[in-house]
Amino acid sequence: MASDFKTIPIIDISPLLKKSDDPNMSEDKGVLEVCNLLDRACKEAGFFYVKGHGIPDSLINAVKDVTHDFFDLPYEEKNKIKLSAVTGYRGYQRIGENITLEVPDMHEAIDCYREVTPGMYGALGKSLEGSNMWPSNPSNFKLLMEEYLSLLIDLSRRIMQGISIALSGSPNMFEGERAGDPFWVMRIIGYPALSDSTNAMKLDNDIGCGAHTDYGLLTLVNQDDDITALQVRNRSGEWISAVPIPGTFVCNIGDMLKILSNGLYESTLHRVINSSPKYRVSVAFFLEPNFDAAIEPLECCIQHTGGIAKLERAVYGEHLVGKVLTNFIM
Ligand SMILES: N=C(N)NCCCC[C@H](N)C(=O)O
Ligand SMILES: O=C(O)CCC(=O)C(=O)O
Ligand SMILES: [Fe+2]
Repeated sequence: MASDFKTIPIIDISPLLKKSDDPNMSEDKGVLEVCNLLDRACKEAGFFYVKGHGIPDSLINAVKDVTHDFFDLPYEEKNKIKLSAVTGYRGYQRIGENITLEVPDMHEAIDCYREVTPGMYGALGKSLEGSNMWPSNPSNFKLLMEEYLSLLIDLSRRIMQGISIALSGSPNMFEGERAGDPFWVMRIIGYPALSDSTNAMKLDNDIGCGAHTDYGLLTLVNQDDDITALQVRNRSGEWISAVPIPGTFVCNIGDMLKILSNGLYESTLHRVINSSPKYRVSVAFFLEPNFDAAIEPLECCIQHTGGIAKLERAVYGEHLVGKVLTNFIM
């Protein structure tokens, strides 16, 4: 249950990462300190920044630079990789195409998902079947993003080891049937400046992305350094800004981890409003459970929350597909 937090904690996860491959990591003092901080942050805010994550600043910045370069291109060029039902909901969506709370979001994006081959997840996975659509311009876009993706998959799994220990489970509680073959999502997002009148598409409203929760386990956001736009709602309903801190990722809990933790951790509502005079980009990476995983409260969490399962079981793929199919009017 979220609290009346006013700030979002910053956690140096380097002691945790150092021990990722150590089967006795849960006994390490440095690891336990990180896990305590993760536990507090996940309970109080559902949001935290990570530093000491080992991803080079140069790569973090190159990813944002190439994202700016892509969104700077003319609409016709960007639309060559247009998202549709036929592409498995992968590819480019123009400003206003994504809908949140029935209002068009003032952002454009490239949506990417773990590859789904035909028949891989049966009828459930049908709508997401396909491979990602990468632009040929900028020419290094695909290579850079794929390098970034592989590092973020690895990093997020290691953070989940810390969260496992925080929940008093074994470090690899999210491997195997829960998230041993994790589905992942990446959204490469651009938010036009509020005052952007040069944009062909005049802005209908000022909401870059309406209030929502994320769907999976853990989100890592790489946001532009100089614009404050991401806002997180605390228990009193105040919106707390996730001010950019260069070299960090903003992390937050998704709906599946809320269920697994039996509500101990919250998938906190957040939204994006770019009221700056500059175009803002962010690249959000989402670590999610196995596509076909049945997610229910973990025994260790039930014990810590009064002995009764409070949250209903969900099949992750159903939850995701339900969202994807209602996010777009096509
Ligand atoms: N995969 C994730 N988390 N995407 C977040 C997008 C949130 C907006 C979406 N229209 C919604 O209403 O959920
Ligand atoms: O742009 C951001 O800072 C966050 C984006 C976000 O919340 C999402 O795509 O789920
Ligand atoms: Fe989000």
